[in-house]
Amino acid sequence: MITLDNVSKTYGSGSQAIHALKPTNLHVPQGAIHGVIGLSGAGKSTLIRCVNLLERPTTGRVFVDGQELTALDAKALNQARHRVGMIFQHFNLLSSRTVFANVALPLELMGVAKREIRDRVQPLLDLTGLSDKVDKYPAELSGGQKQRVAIARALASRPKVLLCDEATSALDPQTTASILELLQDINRKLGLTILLITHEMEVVKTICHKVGLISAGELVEEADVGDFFTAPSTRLGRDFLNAFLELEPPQALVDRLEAQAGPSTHPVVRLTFAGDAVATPLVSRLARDCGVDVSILEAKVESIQDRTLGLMIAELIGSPEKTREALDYLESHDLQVEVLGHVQRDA
Ligand SMILES: Nc1ncnc2c1ncn2[C@@H]1O[C@H](COP(=O)(O)OP(=O)(O)OP(=O)(O)O)[C@@H](O)[C@H]1O
Repeated sequence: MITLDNVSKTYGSGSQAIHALKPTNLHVPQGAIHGVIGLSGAGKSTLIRCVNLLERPTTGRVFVDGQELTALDAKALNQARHRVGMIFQHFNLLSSRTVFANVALPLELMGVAKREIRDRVQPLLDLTGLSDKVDKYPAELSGGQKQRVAIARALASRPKVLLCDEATSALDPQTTASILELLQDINRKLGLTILLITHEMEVVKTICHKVGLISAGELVEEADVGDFFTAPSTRLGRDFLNAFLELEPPQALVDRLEAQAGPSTHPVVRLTFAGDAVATPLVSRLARDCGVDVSILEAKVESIQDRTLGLMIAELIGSPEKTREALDYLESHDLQVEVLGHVQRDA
């Protein structure tokens, strides 16, 4: 439904050039909810704004619903944009217009007759839970209600695609959850394809099917959400995951960690396990099969959509040979094993 073929964006030129988006390929199939996550300045907004040509790409081609937007003249592009709705972090509503009139605006601009506008706007207000706010002005609404108006407005032209530019970043967690639920509802009911950018793992976890990770203008990783949350393949992906899961070793332990193993040190490991490994009694197996004691420093279990993810930070206590054997054992059992460092054991 959305295809970016070698799309890049450079702002400025010469020594001032900023390569905000390096040549990028992306495909979002019909009906998918696709997230792009990245740190501030990574190029997320540039990428999503290239999809509807709010930013004209420096190179490459953009296709939406089989039509190449980058090949259209201004008039045809204007028409094609009706099939691409967009919502923003700060809602971008017109303060002088009521809820109804905000939602009606794109239809007025398209020249739709007044009666048809009424017939089309009311169901959108029902769908977005705004039936009792028809005559209110944006200033009288909460942030979540404003975003609902923006969503209804984006849907007015019956788009095939909805672009969400940090749509929940200005909202509190509870309101975020209700807006994500609405987006999911729209995706299911209308079969709308959604491309969203965010810096929040929670958003990706809650509604996305697939996610891309962008860093310095480059999509460095792309995966199904379940895979990304259980086995990210890049260092940055692991950093995002660990920050989200808040599974960092306690500072007192970090202060004691040594990079190299010594004659009387023990490895401290971060274990991430999914699938069958979650149900395996690992700690007792390590003790029984490898002769290594496990001191658990932190542990938690998370549900990621239909998957379960187990996490643990633990010290493996035993001779160097035994702890090596234990690490091999863990690695052969479909676990992500990261040695964080080594600690001296007192006595
Ligand atoms: N209009 C512009 N002119 C010049 N440079 C720009 C412009 N827009 C963005 N940039 C630069 O391009 C890079 C990517 O910016 P972009 O806004 O796409 O990142 P982002 O991931 O969306 O960041 P944030 O989450 O902070 O909004 C940054 O270095 C930014 O300063």
